[in-house]
Amino acid sequence: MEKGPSFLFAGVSFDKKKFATDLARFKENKESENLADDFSFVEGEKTDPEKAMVSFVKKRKRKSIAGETVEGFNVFKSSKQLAPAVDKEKEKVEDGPSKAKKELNKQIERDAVFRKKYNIHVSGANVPSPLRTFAELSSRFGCESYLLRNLAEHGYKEPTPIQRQAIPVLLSDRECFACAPTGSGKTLAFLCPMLMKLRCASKDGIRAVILCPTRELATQTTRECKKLAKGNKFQIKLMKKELVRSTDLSKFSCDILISTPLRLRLAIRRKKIDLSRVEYLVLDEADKLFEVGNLLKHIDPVVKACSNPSIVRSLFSATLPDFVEELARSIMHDAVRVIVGRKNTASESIKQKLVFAGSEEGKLLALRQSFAE
Ligand SMILES: Nc1ncnc2c1ncn2[C@@H]1O[C@H](COP(=O)(O)OP(=O)(O)OP(=O)(O)O)[C@@H](O)[C@H]1O
Repeated sequence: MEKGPSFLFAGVSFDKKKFATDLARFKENKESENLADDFSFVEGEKTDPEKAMVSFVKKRKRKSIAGETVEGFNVFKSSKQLAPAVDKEKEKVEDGPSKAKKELNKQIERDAVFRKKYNIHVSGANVPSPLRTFAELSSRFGCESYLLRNLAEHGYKEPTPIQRQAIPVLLSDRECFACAPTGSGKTLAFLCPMLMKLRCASKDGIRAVILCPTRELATQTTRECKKLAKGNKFQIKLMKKELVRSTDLSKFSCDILISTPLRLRLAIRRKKIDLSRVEYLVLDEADKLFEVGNLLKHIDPVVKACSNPSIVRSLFSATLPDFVEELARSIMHDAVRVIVGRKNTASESIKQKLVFAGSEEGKLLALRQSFAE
C-alpha cells in the first residue's frame, strides 16, 4: 500500500482482512515494479516494464554467471521467485568479478547514461557504444583522413543522436533499423559507415545499394554521397532512366548505386544487373518505401537479388510503424533497433499506482493529493 502523508488517511481505517487478496496482489506488483525500476536504468526505459525486463535479462547475461539460465518468459511469471535469484546473482558478482568484467559493466552504464542524455533508445544484443565525437571514428574504427576532412569541411562538428548510435552499429557489421525525426542527419548515419567499410574504390561488381522512395531523394543522396567521398575514387552512380536503357548492365560495376526500387527492379528483370556482390543495402525513408503505392513489390526482388550471405542491411526511417518494423525484422538478422525520441510516447508517460482510498470521500482526497504531488 502506498504510504501517503497522514492527513489523507486520518479517520480512515483500512480493512486488511477484507481486502487481503487485493493487498497481496498489489504487494506482488510493487515488488516486480521495484525490480523493473532497478534494472531499467541501464537502457533508460524506466516506465516500460517489458523493456525493463529485456534490459534486466540483458544485464543478467552481461554478468554471465555460470550455471544461471534465464528461462525466457518464465522470468515474468513470478516476481517472488525472481527476487532470490537476483540476490544470489548479486552475491556471486560481488564475490570477485574480474577487473575486465567490472570495467565492461561500467562502460555499459556510461553508455546508458550517454544514450539517455541524447534520447537514444536501443534494443538488441551487445549494442556497440555510441560515438562521443567524430574523432572516435578514427580512434575506434580507423577512419581515413579524407572522410574526417570532408566532415569538417561540411561544418559537421559533432554527430547527431542518430549518427552517434547508428554509425558504430553499422561499423560493427550489425544490421540496423533506425528511426529518427526528419532532418536529424540519417543520410550521414548510413553514408559514413558505408564509405568507411568500402575503404577504397574497386571494380568488383556493385558493392553497395541505397534504395530511396523517390527520384528526388535518390538524386539528393547521390549528391551528399559524392560530397562526403571527395578525395577518394569511389564510383558513385545514380540509376537513371538512360542508364537502364542504354548500358549492358550485366557487367556493370560501381562502388555505390543509388536508385528507386522501380528502376532497380527493371534493371534486374530486363538488363540482368548483378547484385550478388552487394555488401551493404540501405532502405532509406523506409516508411515511405513500404507505403507508397506498390513499392513493396519492387523492393522484394531487389532484396532477393542482393544475395551475398554476408550482406549488411539497414533501414532508416522517420517513423517506425509496426508493419515497417515487422518487414524489417523479416529480412534482417540479429538487428539492432535504434530509436531517437519515443515511438510510443503516450503509454510510456503514464505512471500507475494503487492507492487505497477507503471511502468515496477518501477518493476525492486521494485525487487531490495526487495532483498536489
Ligand atoms: N552531424 C551533423 N552536424 C550538422 N549538420 C548535419 C549533421 N549531419 C547532417 N547534418 C545536416 O542536417 C541536414 C539534414 O540531414 P538529413 O537530410 O540527412 O536528415 P534526414 O534525417 O535524412 O532527413 P529526412 O528524414 O528528411 O531524409 C542536412 O542539411 C545535413 O547536411
